[in-house]
Amino acid sequence: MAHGHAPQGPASLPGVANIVAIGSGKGGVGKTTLSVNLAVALAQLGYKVGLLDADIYGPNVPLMMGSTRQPKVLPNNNIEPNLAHGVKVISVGLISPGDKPLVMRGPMLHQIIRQFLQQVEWGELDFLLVDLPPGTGDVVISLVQTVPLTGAVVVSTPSDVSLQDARKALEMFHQVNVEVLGIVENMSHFTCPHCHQEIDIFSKGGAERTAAQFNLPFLGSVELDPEIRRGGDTGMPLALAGPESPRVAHFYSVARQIAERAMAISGKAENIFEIS
Ligand SMILES: Nc1ncnc2c1ncn2[C@@H]1O[C@H](COP(=O)(O)OP(=O)(O)OP(=O)(O)O)[C@@H](O)[C@H]1O
Repeated sequence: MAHGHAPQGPASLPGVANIVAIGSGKGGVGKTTLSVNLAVALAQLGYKVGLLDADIYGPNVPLMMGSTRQPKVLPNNNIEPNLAHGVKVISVGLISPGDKPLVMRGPMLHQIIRQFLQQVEWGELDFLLVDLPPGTGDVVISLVQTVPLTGAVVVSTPSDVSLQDARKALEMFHQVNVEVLGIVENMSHFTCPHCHQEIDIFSKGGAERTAAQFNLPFLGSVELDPEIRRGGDTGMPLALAGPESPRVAHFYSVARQIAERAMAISGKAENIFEIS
């Protein structure tokens, strides 16, 4: 039998029920902020959660999760992910810390994504969230060539510029046959702490309209909140306030919807086949 040349198709990761990518098209719209807060929210809701920082060129997950120590290499050469706020975390930023930019060619990038999926001891996970880099490129292709994705979430601010790139991200997921679970609007509006009036900074509602145009679920909006930024900069995601806190109700609502949709697609949920 011929060996060594068989094309390797995507293979699911044993023990990992759902893999959900979070993308945006445009950079700086809060994709990583959403990823860390959703990971924490899902963990607080009782799910087993992993977070893979696939933003190879600008890995911000370690800072935002407050976990910067080098992960342990196990005797079998596999990597043990760091545990932060109940979430298993892996990032290039943990392996090559500091401010040096990582210069990489395509094949190396593909290799890193594969390693992060297959050589990290994720164990049993309900959800592995993958924080994608901005743009519509190589990382997604490496990802879909390596593992079957349950679906993707697209984050956008309501500005036309951000939405234009979000549409490209939607098109890209379509091209690689990844189902989009829905769109989230970040930095939707700002509530003035003094007069309590809503200030419409990026033209609220744009992401919801785009979702309707594409016949996709709108998962909700997250407002511009200095506490969210502070949480990111201090490694204490605001979602740690818990499911009962009104200030982070938006994160929990989005997290619950993603969980439901992902489990409905994969059929992997403890109670999905329950007969009542
Ligand atoms: N809803 C929000 N309220 C306040 N600040 C926010 C909010 N969302 C994101 N930010 C802040 O905006 C900045 C950019 O966010 P973030 O790094 O999450 O974006 P990104 O889309 O992942 O960027 P990139 O993909 O280019 O790395 C961060 O400083 C973050 O704390």
